[in-house]
Amino acid sequence: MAPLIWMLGENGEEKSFENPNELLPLSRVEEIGVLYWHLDPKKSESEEELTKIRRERGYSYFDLIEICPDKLENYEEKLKSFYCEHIHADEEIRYCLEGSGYFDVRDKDDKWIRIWIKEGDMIILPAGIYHRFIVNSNNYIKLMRLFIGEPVWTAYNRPQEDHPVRQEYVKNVKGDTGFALAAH
Ligand SMILES: CSCCC(=O)C(=O)O
Ligand SMILES: [Fe+2]
Repeated sequence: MAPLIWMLGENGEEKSFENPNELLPLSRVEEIGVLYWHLDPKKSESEEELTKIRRERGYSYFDLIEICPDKLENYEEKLKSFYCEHIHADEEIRYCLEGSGYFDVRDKDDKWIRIWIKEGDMIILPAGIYHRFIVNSNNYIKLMRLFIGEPVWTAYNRPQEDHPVRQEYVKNVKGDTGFALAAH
């Protein structure tokens, strides 16, 4: 089961897809380095699968974050920073346990692609990809955040063309093999 994925408007304004023909295949984000799994947080097999992913990818750290006004301190401020286009020096790994929200990523042509993440979806954004996040109309999402070792959540807001991680990412995206090999 793949997530719903579609293009946003020219200025990245929020936009729902209007008909299923507008939906994009998962490969459109895999080619820019995004990885995706669907697990079912209510099933024990999923726990095993999560453990396997964590072991294989070295995700030793995890915590939980609930994004809603009464559970998240400085909610408005945090939402604003999540929605401000940024990169990280490391992967961003999120597993949705409840609720839903939108992860927006820039494609090769710098256009916004929206990925609608719901319960059971696990997404990995590669280091250096421009992205942002926003809750959808449910206004609630519970996420597991994973990390290799001690977590670093530092966000570098765009522009970051001189950041070495950004430069490495751009090289991978432009190369013929880079992310094609990483995707499964
Ligand atoms: C809290 S999940 C998504 C927001 C984000 O991009 C981030 O935390 O860096
Ligand atoms: Fe981020």
